[in-house]
Amino acid sequence: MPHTHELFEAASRHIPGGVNSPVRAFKGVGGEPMFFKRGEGARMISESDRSYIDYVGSWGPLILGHANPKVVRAVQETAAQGLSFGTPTVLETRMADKVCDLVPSMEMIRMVNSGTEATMSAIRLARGYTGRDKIVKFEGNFHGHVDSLLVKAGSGALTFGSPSSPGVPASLAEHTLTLTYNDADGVRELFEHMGGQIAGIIVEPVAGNMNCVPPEPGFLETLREVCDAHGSVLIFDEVMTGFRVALGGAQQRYGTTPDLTCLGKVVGGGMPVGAFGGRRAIMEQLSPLGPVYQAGTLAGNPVTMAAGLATLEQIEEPGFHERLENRARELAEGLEERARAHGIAMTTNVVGGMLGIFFTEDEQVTRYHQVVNSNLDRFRLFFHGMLNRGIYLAPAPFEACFLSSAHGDAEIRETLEAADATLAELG
Ligand SMILES: N[C@H](C=O)CCC(=O)O
Repeated sequence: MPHTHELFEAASRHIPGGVNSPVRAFKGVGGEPMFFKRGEGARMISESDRSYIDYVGSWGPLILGHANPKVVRAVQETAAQGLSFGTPTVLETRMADKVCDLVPSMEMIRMVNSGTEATMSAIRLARGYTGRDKIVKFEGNFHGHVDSLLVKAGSGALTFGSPSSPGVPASLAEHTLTLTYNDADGVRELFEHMGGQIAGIIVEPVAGNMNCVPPEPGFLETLREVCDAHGSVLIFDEVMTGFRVALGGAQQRYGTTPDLTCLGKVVGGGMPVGAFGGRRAIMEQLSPLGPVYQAGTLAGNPVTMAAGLATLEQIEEPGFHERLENRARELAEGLEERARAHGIAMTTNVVGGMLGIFFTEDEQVTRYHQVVNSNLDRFRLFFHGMLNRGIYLAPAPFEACFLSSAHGDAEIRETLEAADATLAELG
């Protein structure tokens, strides 16, 4: 059986850092990344044949757990008919109808291949529609590795100490205005001065790339208000929250309607995917109807559509999201209780099937500075203690934990036992 260290060395020969996406490296927690070969429900099996309870879920898409039988069957049957045609397919129409039905603010939709493509295209569309260049984003929000949006970003960019990436031309970055997430006053103030120049606001309605930070009451409403008042486009990046925090996403949960929505992750059922859509008047500016160009050879790929549809059909079942959130709350409460018992300061945030764990004295975490000032050393120790006990958390301190419908009583119990032993060590 190959040793993980040898696998990592082999991977590192031709892959920068041995990984195809930086957060997979264990740089944020120390050590070397693990290699997995199989997933079953809530568990993943490593190359060294050890089973782990997985709270990463491929960074969000696997809301039904690993290798969900209906999703796997849909993929197999569709792949057997051909992998890609580069023509319209009926599956794309079915997907468009389904998403627009579940997310009513999306009157039209275009499929792409990643969340990054979705946010990049939505930004271009907002600029093309308004004829303005400036966009507003929030510090610690992450919208993929789009040039204009790799400014004060969250996720791996924050973990690795380069929230504003070299390689983004200053002349481009100067059009990105960055504000503090959940600071409604800051948003109003900026729009009073510059509203007429701002093409749009892009926001993660729940900040899942600075762990898991929900919007404060009134914050999303303020974004809607200023965009309406100044003719700017409100873009919700629901790549993480779409179909996860409610069937209709964060916009349904919090009751604020964006002009454009970006999707990814769950909508592809574990296959590479992205999508953006929204108000018809804006979407009709897209080529071939309008002048804003956007394209993709493999966009709307049939195998991806089949996996996504098989996923959406299952999560539509009444009570699905309530059950998922109850599980996440059970876990969060259990963690806090055990932390208290061992004298460790810990706060959790739960939104739907997303869970954020913060080692902090603060009773509530709602702001960026609280996230980055939480005790990251303690997180690292907690991460490794849990890993040693068979629990795979995100190997990066600013990433949320994701639960799936496959996480049952046994998994929660095992996770809490591991947490108890780990927190006892830390205490
Ligand atoms: N938080 C990131 C995306 O949502 C994690 C995935 C990645 O960067 O590979």
